[in-house]
Amino acid sequence: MTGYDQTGCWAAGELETAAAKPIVLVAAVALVDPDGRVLIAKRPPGKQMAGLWEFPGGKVHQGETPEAALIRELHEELGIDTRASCLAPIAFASHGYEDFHLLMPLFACRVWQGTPSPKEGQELAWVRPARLADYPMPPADEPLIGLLRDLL
Ligand SMILES: Nc1nc2c([nH]c(=O)n2[C@H]2C[C@H](O)[C@@H](COP(=O)(O)OP(=O)(O)OP(=O)(O)O)O2)c(=O)[nH]1
Repeated sequence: MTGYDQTGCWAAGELETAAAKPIVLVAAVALVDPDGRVLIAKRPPGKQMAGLWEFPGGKVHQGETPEAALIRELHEELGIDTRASCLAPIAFASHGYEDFHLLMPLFACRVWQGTPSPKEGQELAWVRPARLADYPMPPADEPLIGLLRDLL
């Protein structure tokens, strides 16, 4: 070894690098309000990872761009409208779940029309980036929490 001790990422061991599982593309967004708070939603009972908090978004359909998927999901899930030009790419998650590998671009959005409201019965919370760690999120999201604290 040169340079660094065997700590941190090296000590964590080798992660999967072969794409043995399907890669699922999910677009997600950090909606940021004028006070700098971020909207998260609780995954409802009955779904995989129920009870964990997530960024709004969902699977990108065949023939859709991540931006178009988000515009659709924001309308369906929260009843708000935004535009691709209001979605700024800021980070991504790449995480191996048991059945699939999640690839999730994360956008930031500060401009939309309407008031976010839970159209699918989900619980919503506006949270300061520094407090996101208080809300249990899927393992894929964990590396994003510190990033958002620094970026937003
Ligand atoms: N929207 C969103 N999904 C996330 C996050 N983190 C994370 O691991 N995911 C996972 C959970 C799901 O497996 C997948 C999102 O897919 P989805 O919301 O369209 O699908 P779902 O599992 O809720 O249900 P379905 O539409 O397939 O019935 O991505 C996140 O922060 N936001």
